[in-house]
Amino acid sequence: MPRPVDHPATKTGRVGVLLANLGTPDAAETGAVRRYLKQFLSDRRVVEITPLVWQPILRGIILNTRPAKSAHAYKQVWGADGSPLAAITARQAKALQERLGSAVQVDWAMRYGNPSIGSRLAAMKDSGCDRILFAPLYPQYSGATTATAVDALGAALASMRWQPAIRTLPPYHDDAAYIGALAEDVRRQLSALPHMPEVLLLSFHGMPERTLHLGDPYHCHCRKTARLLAAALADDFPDLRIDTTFQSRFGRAKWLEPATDTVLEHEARTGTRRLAIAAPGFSADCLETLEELAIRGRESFVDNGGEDYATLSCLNDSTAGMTMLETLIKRELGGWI
Ligand SMILES: C=CC1=C(C)c2cc3[nH]c(cc4nc(cc5[nH]c(cc1n2)c(C)c5CCC(=O)O)C(CCC(=O)O)=C4C)c(C)c3C=C
Ligand SMILES: [Fe+2]
Ligand SMILES: [Fe+2]
Repeated sequence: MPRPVDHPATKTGRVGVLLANLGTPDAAETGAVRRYLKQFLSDRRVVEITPLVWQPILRGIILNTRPAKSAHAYKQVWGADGSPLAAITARQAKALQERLGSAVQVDWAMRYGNPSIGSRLAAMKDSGCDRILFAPLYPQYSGATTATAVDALGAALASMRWQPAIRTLPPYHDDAAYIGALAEDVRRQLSALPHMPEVLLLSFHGMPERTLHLGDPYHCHCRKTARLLAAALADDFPDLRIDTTFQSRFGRAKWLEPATDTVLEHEARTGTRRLAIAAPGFSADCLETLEELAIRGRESFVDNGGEDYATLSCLNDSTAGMTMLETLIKRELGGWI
C-alpha cells in the first residue's frame, strides 16, 4: 500500500501578487503584430460581434492590412528593452517587489501575448504561492479590460487540480490614492514646462458607445476620474481649462466622444496655442500614448496652428505611481500578510 504523503515535493505558504496589463507584440515586426492582434481582436469581450460575422472580417481584411501599419507605429516607440508597455510593467513589478519585501512574491503578465497570465500563474504556484492577488492595472473597469483579464486567470485556474486562493484588485478610478498620485504627478510635470498651457486634455482610451448603453461602467469611471482629478488641480492651476476626450477609435461603430484627435484639431484651429495632454487611464506608457498622442497628436496640433504641445508621462514606475500601487496592493493583501 502506498505510504500517505503530505505532498513533500510541493512548496506552499507563500503570498503572491500578479500584476497584469493588456499586452503587446513580441517584436515591432508585421508577423509578431499579426499574432498579437489575432489573439487580441478575437476576444469576444473586445469585439462584441458574433464570430460568424467578425472572424471573416478579421482574418480576411484586418489581419492583412493593419499589422504592417501598426508595426510601423510600434517601431517608432520600441526601446532597447523592447515594447514600452512590457518594459514599464516589468519595472513596476520590480519596484513593487522592493517595496513589499520577501514576504510577498511579485510577478507580472499580459492578457494578450507574453508572458501569458497562465504561464506566470503556474510559475507562481510552482514556487509555493498558495494565495495570489491578481491585479489588472486598469483604474477604470470595463468588460474589455479588467473582466477579460480575470477571464484569462479563470481559464488558467480551470486547468489546475490544486488551485491557489485568489483575490482580485477592484477598479480604482475614484480611489484617493490614485487621484492623489495623478494630481501630484501632473502638478510636477506641468510645473516643469517652459510655458504654462492654456488647456489640459485628459485623454482616455475609447470604447464603442454601445458598451455604455449595455451597462459597462467604463465611461462613467473615466468621467469620475477626470472630475476628481480636475478638482484636485483647480487650486494650483485656476486658469487651466481641463477637458476630457477619448482616443484610439477602432472600427466603424460609433465610439465614445469627444474624440481626442478631433478635439486637438479643433483646439488648434480655434486659437489654443499651448496645450498639454495626459492619459490618466493608462498605468504605463504604450503605443497609444507614445505614438498616437506624443507623435501624431503633436503633428495634428502644430499643423493646425498650435505652438506648444506637451505630452505628460503616465504614472509608470514614478515614485507617485509606485506609492499608489503599494497602498492599493497592501490594502487588498490585508489578512494575508
Ligand atoms: C486602457 C484601456 C483600454 C481599453 C478600454 C481598450 C479598448 C479597446 N482597444 C481596442 C483596440 C486596440 N487597442 C490597441 C492597443 C492598446 N489598447 C490599450 C488599452 C485599452 N484598450 C493599450 C494599453 C494598448 C497599447 C498596447 C501596446 O502594445 O502598447 C490596439 C493595438 C495597436 C493598434 O493596432 O492600434 C488595438 C487594435 C478595442 C477594439 C477596444 C475596445 C473594446
Ligand atoms: Fe486598446
Ligand atoms: Fe491606437
